[in-house]
Amino acid sequence: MSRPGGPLTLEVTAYANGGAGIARSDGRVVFVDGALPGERVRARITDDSRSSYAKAAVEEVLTPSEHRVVPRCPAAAAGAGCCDLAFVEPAYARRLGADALADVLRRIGRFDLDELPPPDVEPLGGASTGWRIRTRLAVGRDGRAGLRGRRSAEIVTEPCVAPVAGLLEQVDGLGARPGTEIVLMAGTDGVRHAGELAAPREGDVRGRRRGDAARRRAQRSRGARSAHRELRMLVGDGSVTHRVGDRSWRIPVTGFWQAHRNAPEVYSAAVVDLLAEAGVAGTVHAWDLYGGAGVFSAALIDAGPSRGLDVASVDLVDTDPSALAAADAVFGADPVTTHRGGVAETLAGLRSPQVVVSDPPRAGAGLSVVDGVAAAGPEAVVHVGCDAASFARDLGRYAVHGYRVRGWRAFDAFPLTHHIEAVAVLTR
Ligand SMILES: C[S@@+](CC[C@H](N)C(=O)[O-])C[C@H]1O[C@@H](n2cnc3c(N)ncnc32)[C@H](O)[C@@H]1O
Repeated sequence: MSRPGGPLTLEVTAYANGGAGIARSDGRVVFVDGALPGERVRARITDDSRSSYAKAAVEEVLTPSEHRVVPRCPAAAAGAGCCDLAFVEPAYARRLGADALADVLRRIGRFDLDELPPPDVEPLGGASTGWRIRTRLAVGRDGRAGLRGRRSAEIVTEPCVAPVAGLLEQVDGLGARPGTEIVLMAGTDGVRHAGELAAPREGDVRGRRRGDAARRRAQRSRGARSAHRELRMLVGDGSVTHRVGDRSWRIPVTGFWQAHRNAPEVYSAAVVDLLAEAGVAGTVHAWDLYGGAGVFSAALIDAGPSRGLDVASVDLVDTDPSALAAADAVFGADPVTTHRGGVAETLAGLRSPQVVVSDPPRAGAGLSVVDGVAAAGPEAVVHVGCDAASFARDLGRYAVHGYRVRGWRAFDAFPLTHHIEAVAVLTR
């Protein structure tokens, strides 16, 4: 391979989970950001630190794919880490996402996809722009707010097309101080909330630099990640209203809520439909793991009966106290018991369920949690994942315990990006 950093001409033959095109140079795989299968590109090596593969970024497209379009997101075009597939036709991006999911289901999950065809990636409804209800912006030394760069700490002030209309309106005039972050969330009532999060303290920054384990811990809970940082509200009172079906939640502006405006409705329906299609019915005790404020608990209780599922009780587990407080406020007399703690540490103390819904963060549930769930012997598990590789790994582990996938779906939950969301139902 030519010297690190030197430009290469590459033929891109495939697409990798993670959004890069795949090419080869001197017998080595090169993951090329910003390139599509079938393209010939000139690329610059951005990471040459491994012997088995290198990473590169497109400098010039010599032969474009017929699916390449004029980039739709000014922020991404200026280097922000937001809409990494803004240069791809959305329908083709969904096909690439489905292929990447199939690839990891085969390689990591060890699924035989001749027996069980992989899911297509379905749109979540609405346009591929104006879907994101929450975002975080960094405030630069000049007081201007923007997204972080994809490959740098640079702050990109060009607008991103993902946020819902009005979310980013006049962000530079909100009074946030240099060095802080602005956290923004819009409710289903159309009200925007924006707060200034003080810069992390020195110790927190050191903690995050310590490595992957520290980073994973820091990522565990959005609420926990922001908890030690002073929040000063700039717009709204910071308690955001989200409505799903007949219920309304109040979620802190720093808390977790699905990013796509349609996601809670669509995923709730998918969870209940998949259980019904797998023939799961009768009176059950359920676990809602990584349950947040309880959107899936509500789906089971409210929509289950029309599909023959009578949810007598739910144990909801999450680490985020603010999410659990929101759940407690919503469920009132409903038979939902919230448990604060890590799923791995909490499972053993819970009554065995017939149905489990599990919706872990990007890193997935992991082998020991899957082992713990399987040991509790539920009749059915609905597993939700926002990272294709960890979703495939977790499902593969359920298979080791005799659970079989009875149905699965995938959603274009983060349009114009390579990310997808997948849901599967498994029974023993
Ligand atoms: C993808 S969100 C899903 C939330 C909820 N199911 C929803 O759709 O709104 C993941 C949730 O897992 C929680 N979480 C992260 N790590 C956890 C852990 N180890 N144990 C329990 N909950 C965890 C986060 O606080 C967050 O609420």
